[in-house]
Amino acid sequence: MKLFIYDKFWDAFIKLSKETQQATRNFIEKFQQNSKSAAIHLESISTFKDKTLRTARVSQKYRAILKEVVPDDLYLFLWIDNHDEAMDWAKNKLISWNERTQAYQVITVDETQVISTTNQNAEHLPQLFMGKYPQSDLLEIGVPEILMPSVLKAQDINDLEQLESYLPVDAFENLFCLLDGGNIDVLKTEIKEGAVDEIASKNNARSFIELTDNEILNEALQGSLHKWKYYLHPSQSSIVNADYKGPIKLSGGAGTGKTVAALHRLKYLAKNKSDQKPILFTTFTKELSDNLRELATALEIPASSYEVHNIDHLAFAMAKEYNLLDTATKIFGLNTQKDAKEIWMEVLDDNLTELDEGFLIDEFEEVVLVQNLHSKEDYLKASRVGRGKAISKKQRIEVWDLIEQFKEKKGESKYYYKEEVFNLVSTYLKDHGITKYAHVIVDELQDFTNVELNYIRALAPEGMNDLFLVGDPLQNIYRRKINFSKAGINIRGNRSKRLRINYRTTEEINKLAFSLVSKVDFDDFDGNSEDKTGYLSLFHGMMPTYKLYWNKQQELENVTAEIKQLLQQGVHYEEILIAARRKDCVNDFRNHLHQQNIPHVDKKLLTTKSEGIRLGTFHGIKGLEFKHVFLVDVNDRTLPYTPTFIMEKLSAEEQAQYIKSEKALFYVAISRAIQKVNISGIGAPSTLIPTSITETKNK
Ligand SMILES: Nc1ncnc2c1ncn2[C@@H]1O[C@H](COP(=O)(O)OP(=O)(O)OP(=O)(O)O)[C@@H](O)[C@H]1O
Repeated sequence: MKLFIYDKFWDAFIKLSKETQQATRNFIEKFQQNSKSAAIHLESISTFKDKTLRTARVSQKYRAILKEVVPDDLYLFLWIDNHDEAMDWAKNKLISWNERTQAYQVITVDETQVISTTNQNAEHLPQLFMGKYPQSDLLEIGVPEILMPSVLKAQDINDLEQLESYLPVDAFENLFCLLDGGNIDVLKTEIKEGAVDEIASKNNARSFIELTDNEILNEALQGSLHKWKYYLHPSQSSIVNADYKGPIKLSGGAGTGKTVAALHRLKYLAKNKSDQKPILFTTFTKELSDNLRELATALEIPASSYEVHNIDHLAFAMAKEYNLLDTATKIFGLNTQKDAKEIWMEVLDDNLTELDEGFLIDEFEEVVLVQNLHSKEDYLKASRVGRGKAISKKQRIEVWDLIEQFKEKKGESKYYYKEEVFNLVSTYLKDHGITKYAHVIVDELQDFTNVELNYIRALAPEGMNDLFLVGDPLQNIYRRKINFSKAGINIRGNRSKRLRINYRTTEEINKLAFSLVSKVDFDDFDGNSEDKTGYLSLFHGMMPTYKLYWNKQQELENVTAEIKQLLQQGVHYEEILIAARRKDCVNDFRNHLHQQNIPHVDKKLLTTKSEGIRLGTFHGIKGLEFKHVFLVDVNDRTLPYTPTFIMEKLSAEEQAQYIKSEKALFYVAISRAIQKVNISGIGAPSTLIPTSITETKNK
């Protein structure tokens, strides 16, 4: 007998009392020992649409719903609830095996929705799908035959959204993607990729996994169920569980499970790699690295098979290991008294030139450092794409002479750019033929620059499963420029994939977050526009709110009152975040919470175990998630945040880039929320937030 568990079963399970959860576990054990035992009370119910569904008695009040697949001796464990609610859940469900997708689909049917083709007069109306796609294609992307008439009748997004609770998840998400401009051939290919291995197919494993041990049950009983360890979206498992003759890029919007995919990739490589070298798993900050280490442990990946380092730490450790830096070395921005601009000013004092320090700083940082150039000859040949105005050969020679003087002055004080340290190590590795790693996984790639990408390339030689690069171009809040081709990394064709389904947040929050960036063009890390079609969350919840208060005090008091209410309802401190664009506003809230004796934490938000409301700036909450998010101090001056002291220094193009990164920043901030986003501020509303959710509060 085989027992498969439906992923949504756990949503019902976690709502049960501890006692009923324990009874459920005992029931499952009994069922596994003997599904035919009289104690199970397996019954078929004549009023159920699906005649293969059975109820089983878990306790006097509670019933489990199962599907019985007789010749295969297979059971699908679907739902659990009080007797009446369980019956209600099951009565209109059809659980059917889709031969095309090789997956069980959970379909809801009722007479009002399922309209027979003979009754409809639909061809006279402008439909979304009819006439645009052959029915055979719609069937191939998972639309069940029984719901085809209703799908063909859909005329707009509202009709499709009404069908959401009837359609199986895969069909709904694919139809939504089509409506959003997605390509049906791509969807068909994705479905085919996941439709291998029958019941163990990737398409089926999205929602149904076999219960082979008690691990998932124990986790659920302890209140720490991590579904991401067991159920993967087919787009996650297809990319993770495969071998590639070279680098892979995985992109996707916030909360689409990129980090989860990277962790499963680590697991796959740890299990299948043939070399002795550890796998490198790296990201930008130390805190994110610490978190990745914890998650990799939770996934039970043997610790000896990998190393987790934040990229700076690794480069500096290697520079030390190979004696590449003097002990007196100082890094700009970390421990230097002067900045690069001051040194450039000294160079310009000694020279008669029309070039200004702004141009020279950018030329050095964006051309010389990014391409790791060391000689006049290399600089004369170097690409200056993206640097705006072309310069003549004579000017290039002049620039290089000035750069040499800058490097000399900088060298006298032993000042380095951080990027130079990366370059030093990259060059050393290449010159000495050292390959530290065979496989590197990178998370939060959008925070990297090409200098770091060159370094990653130098760490692992080209080869099988060499690089797995994960990031979201839409979350590029530091205006980093990254280009794979320039780093000699080829991810064209089917080595570039994108995740679309948001597992973190509700569709209401997803829609608001996405509205900030949907019309903005983002580079896909390789010189093209990032595809943004089909981003979707498959669960629903409360609408976000935007409340405008009369003054700061009113905002402080109201936000705190709402937080107190949540705490009274049993929400834990660490599930609540207050975040703002500006640090001083975060401080105002910290002081207010302090006065109110509400514990709060504003450091190491990802890894701290301390009790307290989480507080941070929008920049500081990347990669995190919280049930309730309060985004405060949001108005026409802070979203986008465009103070004169910043804007006056920027050219028109830089201003446009800056505003784009402000939108990306707010996208990041909103998309941290799991259940509810509460936006607030004082003054005039930000025009980037829809008026439909804006409420002005009186005095
Ligand atoms: N297959 C899955 N099943 C259940 N939950 C999942 C799955 N994949 C991801 N999640 C959950 O969704 C949330 C977001 O996942 P993750 O952090 O991997 O997304 P991300 O794309 O890296 O997000 P961001 O770019 O915003 O940091 C997490 O709570 C994670 O546990």
